[in-house]
Amino acid sequence: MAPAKTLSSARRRDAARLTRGLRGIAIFLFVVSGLINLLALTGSFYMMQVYDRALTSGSIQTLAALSALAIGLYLFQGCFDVIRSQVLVRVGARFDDKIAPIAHRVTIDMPRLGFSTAEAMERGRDVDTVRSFLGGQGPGALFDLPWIPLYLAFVYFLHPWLGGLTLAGAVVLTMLTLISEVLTRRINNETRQAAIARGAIADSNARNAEVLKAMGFAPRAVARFDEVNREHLQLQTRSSDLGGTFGAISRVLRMVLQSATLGLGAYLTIKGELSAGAIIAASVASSRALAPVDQAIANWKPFVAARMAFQRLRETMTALSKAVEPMELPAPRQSLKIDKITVAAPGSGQVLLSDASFDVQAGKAVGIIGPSGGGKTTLVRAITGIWPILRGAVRLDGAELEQWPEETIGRHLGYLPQEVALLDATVDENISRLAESVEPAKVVEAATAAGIHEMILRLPLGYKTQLGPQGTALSAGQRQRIGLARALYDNPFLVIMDEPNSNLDGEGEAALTAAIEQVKARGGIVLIVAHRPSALQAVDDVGLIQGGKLVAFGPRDKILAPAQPRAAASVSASAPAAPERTVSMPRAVGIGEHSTALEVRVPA
Ligand SMILES: Nc1ncnc2c1ncn2[C@@H]1O[C@H](COP(=O)(O)OP(=O)(O)OP(=O)(O)O)[C@@H](O)[C@H]1O
Repeated sequence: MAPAKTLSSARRRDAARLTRGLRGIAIFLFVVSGLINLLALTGSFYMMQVYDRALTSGSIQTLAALSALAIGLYLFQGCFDVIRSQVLVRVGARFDDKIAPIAHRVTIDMPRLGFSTAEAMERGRDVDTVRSFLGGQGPGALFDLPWIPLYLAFVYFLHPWLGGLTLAGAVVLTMLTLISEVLTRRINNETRQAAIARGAIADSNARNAEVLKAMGFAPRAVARFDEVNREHLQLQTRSSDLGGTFGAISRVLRMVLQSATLGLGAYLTIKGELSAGAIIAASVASSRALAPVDQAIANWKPFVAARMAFQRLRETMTALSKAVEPMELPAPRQSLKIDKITVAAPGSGQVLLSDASFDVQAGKAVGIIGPSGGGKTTLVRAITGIWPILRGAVRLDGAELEQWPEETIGRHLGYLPQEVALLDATVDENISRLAESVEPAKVVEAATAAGIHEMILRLPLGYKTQLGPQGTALSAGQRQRIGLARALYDNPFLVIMDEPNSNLDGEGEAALTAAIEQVKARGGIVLIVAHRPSALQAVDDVGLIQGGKLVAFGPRDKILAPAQPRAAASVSASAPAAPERTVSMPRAVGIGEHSTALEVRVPA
């Protein structure tokens, strides 16, 4: 296992990828914002000069020159504004381009690690949240905030009292922002959780569409969705109410301050301490000084959402951190060793399989049997690396699975899951596991080995037929056989099948047995979970998993026996020479001609 320190530095390194290259851009944007804010003083200067110079002198020429100058400066300000917003949009796009694939990789992994699909999808949207915030009004306001002192200094320079008034306004508005932050943080979090719950129900309803229709409980499913949707809506409304209230308060405050500045300015002018032009200039500058705070409050909700998304992305970036990248190893060719493995469910941490050990040599096939819920799929998930192993190790030719780079070990493994879902892609892309350049010969070889080459040729576009979402364009048996071809693609050393014959007809089962024989003949290993004995014809050894334990493992004929009359079984169980107990296997559903009940002799 990697030392904790190395892993934590790998995590820091991976998290730093989120902000890599952004520092220079942030400095550039800070400087551009400074220029925008400096140029935004144009209005104030213009007012002051018009009132105090052009009007008092009555010179049209002065007015024209001042106006031309102001227009020029406004144009510059506009240009810098465009540059700033375009840079921000591009920063967002670059961020998305760089981070989205990594976030998507984690999103793929989340459901197998115990998170709901809805939560995984939500996390996948974090990149969108950050990108759309960067493309909006919020970041501009944040970059303007540090330049508020520029306006304060300007107003202070006109008259200290006016400076003091504007400063007081800025302090009040900042406090409002902080209060809004405290009040909205919890509610925003709750709103997000409610959105995840709503997404989970929507997802589950969509996946169960056929059952809902057939048994007519779609209205109840909709009612259940409606309930969580309302909860989400209530929280959304409360959160928007809060945002709207603070927004309104800040806008009113700004107007009050603007009038107060005018009033104070007028008072100071009457007292002879300020020119008429300076009143207008101070009013414009103080309102401009407070605009970023006002904008920040208006954009607080997206800002908080983006900040939370960014924090989650930090976790996301480090979720798959590895202290060291594994070195390439030679392809395995000798053995599979299951070395005292204990496996727990990733979500709950509940131990589902403990202390299982067995060895398989190249050229052999092993059948795994046992009652429902015993832990067979758990064993398969551990061997394929889908679930992490709590204790013990799975070794191929002596090396633990983690000692191979992920893609390399994937090439040596063929896996046919219990529920075959195919990708929304063509048949050849599915069989070749989305290979960058599909090698037709290998695809046909795998399809032939799975006995479905002819069936594929009969599809509308043959190997180029699009399978639609989750391969729903095919029957369950066809999906299972394409899944088998995918597992056999490129002759992997270890082929693992979880109930591969649950949807197969007689011809499919014969193809399956032939495929197992083929893997054995080329020196590979097959591990097959089965309820039906017909799938075990070609296996050499059998393991029985029951109650989360491997209770028996040995040669097929020793472990497995055809159903005996009850009397015979009880004789065998009570024979004193070789004490054994007899476990009845559950009868498979929809058994065809191959069906026989199984009894397994377990050493007591
Ligand atoms: N994702 C999961 N989280 C928590 N517990 C799980 C999870 N998947 C399965 N289990 C539990 O683990 C135990 C073993 O399940 P497993 O799927 O390994 O059984 P199995 O032997 O393959 O059964 P079957 O023959 O019905 O497929 C069961 O009690 C089940 O409830």
